[in-house]
Parts: sequence; C-alpha cells; structure tokens
Amino acid sequence: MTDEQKTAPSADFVVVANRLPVDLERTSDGAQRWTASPGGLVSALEPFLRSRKGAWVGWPGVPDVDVEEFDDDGLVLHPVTLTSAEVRDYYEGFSNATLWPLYHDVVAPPVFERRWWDSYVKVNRRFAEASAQVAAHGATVWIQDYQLQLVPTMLRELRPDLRIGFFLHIPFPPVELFMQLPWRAEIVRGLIGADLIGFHRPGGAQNFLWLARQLVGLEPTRGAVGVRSRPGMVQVGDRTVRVGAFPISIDAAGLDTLARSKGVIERAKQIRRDLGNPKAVMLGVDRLDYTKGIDLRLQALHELLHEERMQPEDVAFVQLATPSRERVEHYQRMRGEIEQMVGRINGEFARVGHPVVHYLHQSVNRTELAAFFSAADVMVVTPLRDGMNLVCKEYVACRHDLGGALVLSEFAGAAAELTSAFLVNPHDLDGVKNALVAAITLDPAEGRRRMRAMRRQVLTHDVDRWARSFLQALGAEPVD
Ligand SMILES: O=P(O)(O)OC[C@H]1O[C@H](O[C@H]2O[C@H](CO)[C@@H](O)[C@H](O)[C@H]2O)[C@H](O)[C@@H](O)[C@@H]1O
Ligand SMILES: O=c1ccn([C@@H]2O[C@H](COP(=O)(O)OP(=O)(O)O)[C@@H](O)[C@H]2O)c(=O)[nH]1
Repeated sequence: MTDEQKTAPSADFVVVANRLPVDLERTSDGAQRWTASPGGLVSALEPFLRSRKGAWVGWPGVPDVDVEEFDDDGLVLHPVTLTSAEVRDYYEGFSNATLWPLYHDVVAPPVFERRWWDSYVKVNRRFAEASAQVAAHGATVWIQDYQLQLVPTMLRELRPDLRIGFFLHIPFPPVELFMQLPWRAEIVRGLIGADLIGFHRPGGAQNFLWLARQLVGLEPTRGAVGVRSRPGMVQVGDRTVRVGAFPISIDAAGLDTLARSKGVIERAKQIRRDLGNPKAVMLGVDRLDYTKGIDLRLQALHELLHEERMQPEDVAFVQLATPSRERVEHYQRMRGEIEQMVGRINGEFARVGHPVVHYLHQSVNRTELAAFFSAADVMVVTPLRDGMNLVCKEYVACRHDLGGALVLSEFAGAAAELTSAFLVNPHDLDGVKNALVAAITLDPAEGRRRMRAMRRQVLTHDVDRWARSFLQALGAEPVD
C-alpha cells in the first residue's frame, strides 16, 4: 500500500467495534503477535466481513500502542489507539463497570463516575474520526455495541453522506433501569444519529422507542416491533430512523462441517477417554463473566452430588472459562469465588486422577471447541442475562449426530429461538438441578427430537441471514 492509499478514505463497507478481530499480544521475550480476540461479537462478524473485503476500525486490545493500518488477508484493519488511562476509564470503567452491569439487569451494581463518562465521550469521538477517515463517499458504516453508542451522531456530524447502522450486542435494559444513568439522554441522542438501530430482541427496540419519546421528545411509531420485521420508526428532522430486532447467529454450516471432520470426531473421543469415559460429560463454555451464571451451575452440581442424585464417578463437568476483563473488580471477585467452588467440589468428591470438575481458565480455538461440543452429553448455559449467547447455538450446530442435550437459561436471547432446550430460570436453583438431572437421564428418542428441532432453527438462521436482514433494513443490500 502506498502512503496515499493508506490515508485516502477508500472502504465502501466499514465495521466499527471496540475491538479489532485480532488482539496484539506482547510475549514475555518482548516480541509481539496477533491472536484472535475473545467474545461473540468477533466470532460472528469476522467471517462475514472477510467475505466482503471491507474495513474494520477497532482497538488492538493493548494500551499505548500506535499501529499503522494494515491489510489482513483482504480485510483492512484500522487500529484506534487507547492510552492506559482510557483503557481504565472508557473500557474497564464506563463500558464494563457502568454500562455492562446496568444493561444486564443490574446483576452487579453499576458504578457511576463522571471521569469515566468524560473518557467515554472522548474515545467515542476518536472512533468517529477514525471511521470518517476510512469510509469512502456514500459508504455504509456499521457501528457495533455499547462501547460506541455516541459514535452514530458524532459520525453523522462529520460525514452526512454516510449510511450508518448501529447494532447492540448486549440486552437493552428495561426503561426503569436505563433511567438510572446520569447520561441517559446523551446516549439516546448518540444512537439516534444512525439510520437503523438494531437489537437482538423486539423488547430492546421497544424500550429504546419509549426512551426516544420520553427523553428526547421524539414521536416514534407505536406499533409492536417484530423479529426482522415491522421496525419502529422515528422522524429526526428530515431523516427517518428505523429501530428493529435482528437476533444474531453463527456460521452454522461451517461448524456443522467442522464437527463432521475426522479430526474433530477423533479428538472428541480422546476427550471422553481423557475424562475417564464417564456416563455423562457436562460442559460449560463462557468468558469468565459474572453474568454467565458459572457459579450457580457449580452450586447446582455440588448440591446434586451431596444429595446423591448424581454420583461423582458417573459425571465429569468441564468448565472452559475464557479470561475476561481481568482488572475490573467484579470480575476479580467472581473468579476467586468460582475457583473456590471448583476446589470445594473436587475436594469433597474427586478421587486421585479423577476430578469431578475440570476447570480451564484458558481460551481454546474453534476446532478444539467443536471437539468439546461433540464430546458433551449436556451443554450447560445458565446466564442471569445474556444478549444472545452464541455458545449454545454452536453446540447445536456441532450435533449432527442428534446427540446431546442443552440446558439453557430463559434469560439468554437465544432462548426465544431454542425452545426445545431444557429452559431454566437461573434464579431457581432447584429448577436448574432438575433440568440437569432430566438432561442426563433423557430418553434418546426424545433427545433426538429436541436436537433436530433446535438444529432446524440454527441451520436456517445463521449469521449471514442476520447480517443480510440488518443490511437490507438499512437499505445497504437489495432485498431477496
Ligand atoms: O471485548 P471484551 O470486553 O473482551 O468482551 C467480549 C465481547 O463480549 C460481549 O459479547 C456479546 O456479543 C455476542 C454476539 O452478539 C452475544 O452473543 C453475547 O450475548 C454478548 O455478551 C460484548 O457485547 C462484545 O462487545 C465484546 O467484544
Ligand atoms: O475458549 C473459548 C471460549 C469461547 N469462544 C468463543 O467465544 C464466543 C462467545 O460468544 P457468546 O455470544 O457465547 O458470549 P460473549 O463472550 O460474547 O458474551 C463463541 O463464539 C465461542 O465459540 C472461543 O472461541 N474460545
């Protein structure tokens, strides 16, 4: 690339997200390498954007580094620098200690700090400026998630020629909770700069429409918002802003193919052997986040073992826990609690060489994950609140054998689609315990019926359909 090409706004399609799809990692010997970024936003968007050869504006995951724009296999990555103080105030502070708990039903108390808000405004402006620099005239810019809710209006002020979409990957909270936010009107005004604002569920869209009326004095339509249909509309000057529901998904066909590969099938058998071929392998796969309900599933297991409704020699519980937001206090506290529970369960019920809980505080790659999904008799997904939860859809996509059972929290966005799972209220521990027992003792024919129904849903509603439905509603793609 010449210097001129580097700075000329050249991309017709730009994704803007807090993180780039790759994180810059500094190894102990001082070398640097790029690794896959954590979380569902990147898993969902990266394959889609690669197929379009667009540009991605985002933070490289470490503070104080200035990285030039570069081409990563046809995808232009445009890094945005954050200082250490901004990582602390904008990312760990306002994004993950204010907005994250507030939007997840206040399952932890949100912290309101003026200094964090100032940093959020400043960093959002930097992302808007970077996007304005990258986008070609008339381009489509798709802004992602709660870290960047002010970017739509900031970007529109800089570049009125752009078509701007915004998608929120986490739940949009009930209005009573949102109203706690001291900067509530500023957030609504920030979002309203988009041409289309998307949520996972119609409820989020409805909440936003109500707030646009109450906080900004706009006059949104009053009809019920549908899934991928009947968006709400708000007139803002001469612009019509659409507000809709677009449940995200996964590369279902890709995972299905991967799970059928010889390598994954063999690795799944190996995992079961390594676990001592127990009667039931249970699996949890989550970022180590207090919203995911890892603690309560361990508590359910502990009680079931105590009550002898499960025998320690019959079960292996594998918990893969991706390290996440490790400097935020709630995350540190929760990690300690979970690791103590793992220790307690194994202390009471393990035998030498045979732990009951296999806990890995590590991230594993897609192929290894497909093998774990294939090996697990019961997938346990128990968030107290989750925007969507892609892991449960990935489990279903890997079960071409129609084996396995899914225990799924009603409070994950995915529950509205995976109605043949064992749906549980994660606050009802007895209900969770009963569901775990029912899933372990499931009649195989009934299990196949449930899995077939879930696979039909996941395979016909993949990430490509999600992206197309959003971009069609934005007017950036022709309607099929
Ligand atoms: O970037 P991090 O702070 O390390 O966090 C990782 C990502 O977590 C969140 O993911 C969400 O998006 C998924 C896909 O839509 C959805 O299934 C899940 O329910 C959400 O929690 C977050 O929203 C992303 O911005 C983060 O990158
Ligand atoms: O060790 C791991 C654990 C998780 N994931 C991926 O991380 C994403 C998690 O997305 P989800 O929507 O379930 O939750 P989030 O972390 O975004 O809140 C999924 O695509 C997983 O396959 C991964 O690649 N390696």
